Amino acid sequence: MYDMRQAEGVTRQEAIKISARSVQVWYGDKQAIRDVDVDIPDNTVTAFIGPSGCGKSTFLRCINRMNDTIPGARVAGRISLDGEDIHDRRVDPVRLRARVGMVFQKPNPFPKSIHDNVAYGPRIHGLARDRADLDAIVERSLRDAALWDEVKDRLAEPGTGLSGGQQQRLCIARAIATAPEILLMDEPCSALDPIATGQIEELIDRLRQSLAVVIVTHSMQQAARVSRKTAFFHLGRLVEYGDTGDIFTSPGDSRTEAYISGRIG
Ligand SMILES: Nc1ncnc2c1ncn2[C@@H]1O[C@H](COP(=O)(O)OP(=O)(O)OP(=O)(O)O)[C@@H](O)[C@H]1O
Repeated sequence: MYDMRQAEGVTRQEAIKISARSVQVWYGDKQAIRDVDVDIPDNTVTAFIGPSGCGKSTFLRCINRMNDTIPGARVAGRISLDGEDIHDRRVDPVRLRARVGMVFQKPNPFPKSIHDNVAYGPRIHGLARDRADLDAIVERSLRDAALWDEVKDRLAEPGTGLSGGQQQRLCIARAIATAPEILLMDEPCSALDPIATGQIEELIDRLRQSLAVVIVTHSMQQAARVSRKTAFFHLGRLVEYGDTGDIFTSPGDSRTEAYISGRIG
């Protein structure tokens, strides 16, 4: 029998969240990204892989306009979020970054309490009606980041006092507290041990059920474990993009093949 829910599930999974066309980025005179076209689906983990310096982080930062904050950086081309141009004059970059959250390589909690780290975004964006509502957002975000049970009795203690893996989950809780539609993760596990890495990877799989995740990683094993789509960058260009299984088992481009077999990078 025709299963409508199944068909809807497939359609929803394939909905395009971010669409980039002819994206270029320069730092001063030096071009770091050339002619990148890519469609990033919703409710999916997309991995960006490639040798050091190929532009993965630079392109990731285009998606929430973080490059705007780097002196000398210039971005051209079109990037749309749900069809809306993120460079349109009416788009407020601060509001955009609440919709497109980011987690960095090194956990970077604010020098504030665990509670206030998570409450920060909802506070500045006016997302809580009152104190009880704010506390509920903090609890939900910490639960969704799989950290609540470990910190519920010490919410007033500094976030910087947590272990590295806990700090990274705190940063994820902080990022998801504004209910973003996309979460950008720039090598989120590179400073973590294998156990903490496993916890973050499990979390990524859960988070993608409610948002799109884009992860930059140097670990091909990690890309293969967590992502459904993979984009391979080389010298500022997006060389190949497709289903992760296909990229790893039958890459179409010799540069991708050389990278995944360890001959470049
Ligand atoms: N703030 C900056 N100012 C000037 N040049 C930059 C800046 N950030 C990156 N670059 C340059 O842009 C290019 C792409 O860098 P980017 O960090 O995006 O690459 P990456 O693939 O993420 O590298 P890695 O894997 O080493 O993190 C590199 O040549 C880098 O030196």
